[in-house]
Amino acid sequence: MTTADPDPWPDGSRTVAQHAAAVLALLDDVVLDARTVSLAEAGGRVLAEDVVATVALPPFANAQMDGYAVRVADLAAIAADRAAATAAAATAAAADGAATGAAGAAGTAAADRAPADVLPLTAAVPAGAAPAALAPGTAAPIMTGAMIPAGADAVVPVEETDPPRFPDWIGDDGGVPAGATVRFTAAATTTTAGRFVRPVGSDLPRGATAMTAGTRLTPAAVGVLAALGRADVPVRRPLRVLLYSTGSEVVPPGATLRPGQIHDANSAILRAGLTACGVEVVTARLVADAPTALLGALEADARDAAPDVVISSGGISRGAFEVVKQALGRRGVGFGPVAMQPGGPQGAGLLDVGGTRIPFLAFPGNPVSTLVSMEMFLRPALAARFGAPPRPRFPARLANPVTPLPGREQIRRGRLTTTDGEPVVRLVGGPGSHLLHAAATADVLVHLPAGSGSPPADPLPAGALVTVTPLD
Ligand SMILES: Nc1nc2c(c(=O)[nH]1)N[C@H]1C(S)=C(S)[C@@H](COP(=O)(O)OP(=O)(O)OC[C@H]3O[C@@H](n4cnc5c(N)ncnc54)[C@H](O)[C@@H]3O)O[C@H]1N2
Ligand code: MOO
Repeated sequence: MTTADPDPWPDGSRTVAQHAAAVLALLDDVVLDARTVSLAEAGGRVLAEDVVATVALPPFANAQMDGYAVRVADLAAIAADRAAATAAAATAAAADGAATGAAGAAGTAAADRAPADVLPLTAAVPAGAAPAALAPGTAAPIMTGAMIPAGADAVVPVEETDPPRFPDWIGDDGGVPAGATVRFTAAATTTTAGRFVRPVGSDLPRGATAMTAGTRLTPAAVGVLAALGRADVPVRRPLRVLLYSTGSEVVPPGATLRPGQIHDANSAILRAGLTACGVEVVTARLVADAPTALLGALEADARDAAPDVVISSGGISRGAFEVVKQALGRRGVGFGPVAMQPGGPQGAGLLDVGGTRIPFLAFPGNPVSTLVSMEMFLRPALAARFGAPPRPRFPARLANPVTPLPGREQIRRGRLTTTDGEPVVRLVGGPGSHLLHAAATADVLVHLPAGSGSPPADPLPAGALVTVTPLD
């Protein structure tokens, strides 16, 4: 840091909100340029340009059900004719009630109207066909997704025909047998125009903006691009991140532990979390408690791996071997407390390395502290700047009483249930930041506000509302 540079940690103790804002500001100058990728690689990426619909979705009016394409006027005529037949039969029955042997005459009157009760069939319309127009007074067997013939204005599902199935000849190549007809149920004859028809453009009209630059490509969004016929798409390149896990006691998973050693959990935590945010971890290293080793690695990695951001864990509190603090404290990175537990010690700044300035975040070494730091500071910034999936926050009631920390927000881990339709959270594990296994059984972070009252702070009773953030 030159004398002209501002103090990278001017605030003494920061609030959570102040540190979150500082982390966000660190990313201000990071620009992720655009590249075109195939649709197969586009999931989870962020769109670099607006996409305009060059076709409508759906591209043509089509059937929503397997059934019969009809003109509703024809069904209305059938309904009217049946009503007339029923009335005539009732009148005849009343008249014949006085005279013996009249039942047969009434039956004959109803039978006289039978031909108006059905519609002659035309050729079936399978999905993928371009059908001829539907002639008035006919019905066309039609399959889900098939194009509605011109002139048809509704589809009657096959279940509303009598019998409720397609005739066997459909699917044969022999055409429509002479005299083939369909009989509709009473329910079918009340069909209104548009029933079971999916109009052209009803999902997205042609020429509309389908999605705007900055949209994260979820499975549904990638599906829309495919439906629009896009084989490739311009997206932002992923953020490139360099990870350092520090500490002479830390060895990689797979290594046999010698006395005093532990396996590196933080690289795994950060890599998994960052990958879910669409970030590319370009290099991940273990660095011993030796400032010269850290500086040497940084010089080489900044040159060779071109990271956008560097994230370290460990080596930032008040010990005698705080490698990150000792190596970087005079290079643009500030260190100080944030009023939060876990994750109280933090470091952040624009690291001066090899003549360039790279956003640097230093997380505390305890694994739950690293996890919570990522969720509280890094993920929200990645969501705001680069379209990473944001985490919602919502209220839940505490299942048990808990005493918060005076003057500091506490981020506990919990499991969410529902009681009487309301979210209720039960804490799992204690507050200790080494309790990683307990944290892995949690499905939410539980935000306990700084407690009031002189230490110990006043307890929050069971049933008190707190904010939770779902984890995955
Ligand atoms: N005198 C004080 N001591 C400590 C304070 C303090 O205010 N005064 N703060 C405590 C808090 S809170 C935290 S959090 C830690 C932060 O310390 P560091 O960031 O310097 O982290 P380390 O000392 O290197 O490690 C802490 C802890 O975590 C383990 N660790 C480190 N890296 C990994 C890894 N990659 N995977 C798994 N576990 C890791 C390490 O072995 C230590 O047990 O400082 C407190 N002390
Ligand atoms: O703040 Mo430390 O992260 O509690 O354990």
